Amino acid sequence: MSTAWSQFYDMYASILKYFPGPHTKIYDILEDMRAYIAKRVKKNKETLDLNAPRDFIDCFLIQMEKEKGNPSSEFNTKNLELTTLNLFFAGTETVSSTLRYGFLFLMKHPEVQAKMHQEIDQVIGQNRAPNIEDRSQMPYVDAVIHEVQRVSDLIPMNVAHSVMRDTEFRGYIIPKGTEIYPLLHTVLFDPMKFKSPFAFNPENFLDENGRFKKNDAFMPFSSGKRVCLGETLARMELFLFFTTTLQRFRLKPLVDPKDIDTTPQESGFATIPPFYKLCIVPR
Ligand code: HEM
Repeated sequence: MSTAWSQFYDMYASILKYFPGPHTKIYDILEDMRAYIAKRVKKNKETLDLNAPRDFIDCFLIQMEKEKGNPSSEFNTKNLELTTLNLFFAGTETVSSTLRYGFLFLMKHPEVQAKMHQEIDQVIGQNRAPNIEDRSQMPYVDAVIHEVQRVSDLIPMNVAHSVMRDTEFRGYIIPKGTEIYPLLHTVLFDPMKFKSPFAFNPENFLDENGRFKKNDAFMPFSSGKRVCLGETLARMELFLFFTTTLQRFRLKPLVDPKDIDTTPQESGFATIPPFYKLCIVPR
């Protein structure tokens, strides 16, 4: 989805969809995923207990049951399959790519990794698993994770939106219905908002006393009404994955840290980190 070819297709889909080529593959992949979800929905239906929902699919099925007399209800099987697919899609690659980028930055900056180890040892220690309440006591780890997300720049152009009415913006009229891309990249790298916008530097999120410093320009999840639905979940996952991994392990590169190249493998719809090898050494 992030290759130059996909972006080209995205721009000219109305014509290119009539031609054969690699761009048609994504529809086959999505159809396979939808078929997998349809199977799962069927299994949930067969074992559903209205009084004990087990997951999102069960909750949706229960709502479908409640609204079954309403012909205009949005709670139907098609929407169940597509919403589950959407959550699956939006919730997996995003967090895993951020983790992959994060591990790479930590190998390139061993001094940052060492400070994270130190804070984890002080606050959590080695005798219990990290939990989300620890985050408020760990400004350095929190700052590193923010910096990983800022520099990873996962969805640089955001997803397409469209204006719902004629809109004036900086002296230009954008007519109703125009597709717009509210760029996140320029905000995340804004030199007016970050002291080292183009470097990987957790100090971007720390004050002079080492306390976590919020920054309004931190918006990898976008903002406004359509802000990422999974923001809280993603932030919890990132904290728990990073701390749990670093509590037990040291990430060691196979090359000299200064030779690590962090240039993305692709940068289109999403920023895809380069492939790399690492050693995970028990501490
Ligand atoms: C590092 C992790 C993630 C990043 C950087 C991220 C980023 C984004 C961005 C930029 C958008 C577009 C917002 C807009 O339209 O302005 C979005 C939308 C969305 N995200 Fe995430 N996301 C992440 C993780 C997740 C997770 C874990 C889930 C769910 C389990 C999720 C579910 C969604 C959904 C459902 C939408 C569409 C919301 C809507 O249109 O109302 N995301 N995300």
